[in-house]
Amino acid sequence: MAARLIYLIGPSGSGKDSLLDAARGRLAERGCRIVRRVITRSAEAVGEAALGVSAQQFADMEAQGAFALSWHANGLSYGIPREIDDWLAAGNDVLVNGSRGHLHYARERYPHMLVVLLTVDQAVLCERLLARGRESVAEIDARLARNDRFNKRVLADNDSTLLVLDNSGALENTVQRLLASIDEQSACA
Ligand SMILES: Nc1ncnc2c1ncn2[C@@H]1O[C@H](COP(=O)(O)OP(=O)(O)O)[C@@H](O)[C@H]1O
Ligand SMILES: O=P(O)(O)OC[C@H]1O[C@H](OP(=O)(O)OP(=O)(O)O)[C@H](O)[C@@H]1O
Repeated sequence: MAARLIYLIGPSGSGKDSLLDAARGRLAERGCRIVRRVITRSAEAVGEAALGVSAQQFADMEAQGAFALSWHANGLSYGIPREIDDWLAAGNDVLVNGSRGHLHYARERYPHMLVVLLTVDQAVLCERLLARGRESVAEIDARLARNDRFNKRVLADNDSTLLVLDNSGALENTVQRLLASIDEQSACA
């Protein structure tokens, strides 16, 4: 079976990084690799262990073709290193922390990718973003507004290849459902 790109999307604060961290070992057992993103966010920022670069460094990397996918959102630039294409070619599934805004372009480049949308109740999301303490209240408000717009758009597409996982409950339940879906899709392929 051909290796697949698994494109994880969902609002900032829905738990994408937490899910990746909690599932990391069990994904590795399945031969699924998780790519480390390049982000124009300071390396000290709380949260994801991404490679932090300056805006100029990011632009240089982008111009040199260092990214398989890249996008700009929330005042930041995000890049998915090109090495994911080597991993896919070698037969490894690859999970990326993606963007809903970039979904269309990602699908054009990886037509067979599995899209996993992580959702969470908007009130719970607001509490989690405040508790995480990474963004200012104004930035959190902007993310919540973006989340609302994008979720409506992605869900309105009524896409049967989209896997929706609600992460309003315990994280381990979400991990179990993600792994079960990946295993099920592998069995069907
Ligand atoms: N199922 C869950 N239950 C409770 N808290 C969670 C859950 N999933 C994530 N969180 C918390 O919510 C916050 C945002 O999660 P994070 O993984 O940083 O989200 P994202 O990567 O989507 O922005 C973090 O403080 C994290 O600990
Ligand atoms: O188009 P969207 O779906 O809104 O996504 C835009 C970006 O926002 C999220 O990152 P963010 O900087 O908020 O941090 P996170 O990755 O920890 O959520 C997400 O991972 C995307 O990179």
